[in-house]
Order: sequence, then C-alpha cells, then structure tokens
Amino acid sequence: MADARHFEHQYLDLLRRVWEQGDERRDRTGVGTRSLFGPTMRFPLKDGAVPLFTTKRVAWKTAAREMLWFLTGDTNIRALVAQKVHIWTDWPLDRYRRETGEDVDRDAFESRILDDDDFAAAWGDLGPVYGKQWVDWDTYEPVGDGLFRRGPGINQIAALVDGLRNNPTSRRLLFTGWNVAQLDGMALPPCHMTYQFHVAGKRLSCMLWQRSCDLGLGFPFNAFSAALLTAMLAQQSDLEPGELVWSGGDAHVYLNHEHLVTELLRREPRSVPRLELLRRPPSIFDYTIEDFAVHDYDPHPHIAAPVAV
Ligand SMILES: Nc1nc(=O)c2c([nH]1)NC[C@@H]1CN(c3ccc(C(=O)N[C@@H](CCC(=O)O)C(=O)O)cc3)CN21
Ligand SMILES: O=c1ccn([C@H]2C[C@H](O)[C@@H](COP(=O)(O)O)O2)c(=O)[nH]1
Repeated sequence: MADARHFEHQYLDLLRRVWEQGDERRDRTGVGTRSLFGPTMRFPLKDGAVPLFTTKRVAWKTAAREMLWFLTGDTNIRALVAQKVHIWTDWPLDRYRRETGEDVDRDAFESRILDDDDFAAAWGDLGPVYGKQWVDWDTYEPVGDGLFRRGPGINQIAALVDGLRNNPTSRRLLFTGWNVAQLDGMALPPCHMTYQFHVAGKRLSCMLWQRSCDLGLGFPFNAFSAALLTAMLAQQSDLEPGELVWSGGDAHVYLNHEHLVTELLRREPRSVPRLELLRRPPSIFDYTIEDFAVHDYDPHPHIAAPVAV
C-alpha cells in the first residue's frame, strides 16, 4: 500500500515542482533545463534507513564505488573504468574528441584508458576534482623573496574523523571540494561541494550543500552516496547515523529528461531499503565494496536517460 510519508515523496514532489514551475533556460551544456533555487530535503538515516530511491532502480554499487574512489584521492577515471563504472567517462572523452578531432567511440576510448598507461595519464585525468581536494588539498609555504614551496597536503577527511572523535560539539566539522584557486583545472567544478556534520547524543547527521543538481541522473547517486559516507563516518567515530539534510542551489531537470519525470511520477515508491556495513575497517580509507549491503530494495525498473556533458 502506498505510504504518503515514504521518504521518496520529497524527491518526487521536487521533480514535479521543478518540471511544472521551474524557470526554463539555456544552460552550459546546451541541452536546456527547468530550474528552481534552494530546495531542502531531510532523509532519516536511523536503523539503516537510506535515501535509495525505488521509483527507478539506482545503481547504488556504482555510486558506492565512486565514493570509495573519491576517498583514495584519485582523479583519473582509469580506476573507475577498471570497475566498469562509466559515469565519468564522457568528460575526458569529450576533451579527447575536441582536442584531437578523432571521433573515437566510448568503448574504444575506455579500452585505451585501461590498456595504455601513457594514454590514461594524458587523457584520463579530470584535474584536481573531489578526491584531490578531500584528501590532499595543496598547501604552499613561503621560503622568502616572494617564493613558495609545496607544503604537506591537507587531508580533510582524516581531520574530520579526528574532529568527530575528539571534538564532536565543534561547529567546524566540515569538508569542501570548492578550492577556488583550482577550479579552472577541473573537468567540472564540484557539485556536491560542502559536507557539514553535527553530533547530538550518539547521532551523526550530515548536511550536504549541492550548488548544482541534475535531479534526474545525479541526485539519486548524490543522496545515496552522502548517506553512505555518513554511515561510514559514524561507524568510524562510534556514532549512529542520524539524518541527511540536503540543500540544493540550482536544482534542475534537463529538458531531455521529460520521459523520466513523467514515468517516475506515475510510479509509487515501494519498500524501505536498509543499508548495512558488514565490517568495521581500521580507518575511513579502508572500506571496500564488499563491506556494503543493501536489504529490502525492490525498485521499479531502471529508466535510461541521457547525461548532459
Ligand atoms: N549532467 C550531469 N549530471 C550529473 O549527474 C553529473 C554530471 N553531469 N557530471 C559529473 C557527474 C557524473 N555523474 C553521473 C553521470 C552519469 C550518470 C548516469 O548515466 N547514470 C545512469 C546510469 C548509471 C550506470 O552506469 O549504471 C543512471 O540511470 O543512473 C550518473 C551520474 C554525476 N555527475
Ligand atoms: O555529483 C554530481 C555532479 C554533477 N551534477 C550535475 C549538475 C549539473 O547538471 C552538472 C554540472 O554542470 P555545472 O554547469 O557545472 O553546474 O552536473 C550532479 O547533479 N551531481
């Protein structure tokens, strides 16, 4: 039976509102969007609750692999492609086509990324995106005469775990990918850009600030990933997950996702999935995909939709 308060209704309501009332405009990609500014959603994370949407099947293992890849600090798509994660391939592929004029197809491009070290180094890197900023934010030390040398990189995630354990009432429990000085070198500036945490009793809550949100394709991944990260951080800090508060800046639906919106709004959310961490690894950097299980996930079928590059 349909439960009016299923967490997913927040998502479906926002999709409807953006589609019906959003400002229609041209966007960077040329596809066009309808856009609203500043929505907030709150998802419970207690007892394994997780915002994994059920009105279409979401490839949660793909989202989890991407999150683990961020935590390694890697910014090259090679490690993703090796795990059959294709969600970042289109940006290096687009650059390759533009800069060489060669009309290589996606599969051939991915094969070269996997088979050829030099090619992967030259064409597979996204620049200093999420992983770099999260675990190895560049620092510089003055050495006199207006000269600087590299200092040690800052690991924001390690510092966060330390803060959660030792200073849980701090109002500075956050990390960000928005390194203003390095935005120009990134294939895309971070969308899910700032994560702040709050501990109340034994509950760890996360607030994610997402400056730009593709509601059809990106958001189902972003919501699940943020919940997963919160569960991992809670486990590492002897806390329990509390709530995910998501705030978006520009929340949009691409005009070529109309079929997705129409079909999702026809469907009823079903089942309440649960996330389980099967092991407690020695640190936040030691999780593997085998450490995650999702129970009671009974989604409607997947709906394909094109990604705007
Ligand atoms: N326009 C746009 N939307 C995004 O969500 C997005 C970007 N660009 N650029 C950077 C990353 C890459 N992300 C992506 C890219 C593609 C899918 C995607 O195609 N998802 C499909 C198939 C997933 C699969 O491979 O199994 C989906 O139906 O969810 C999802 C997230 C999120 N980000
Ligand atoms: O995790 C992500 C990454 C990207 N997106 C979407 C949001 C926008 O549709 C594009 C980025 O384009 P900008 O012009 O840089 O805003 O990618 C997402 O939703 N989630």
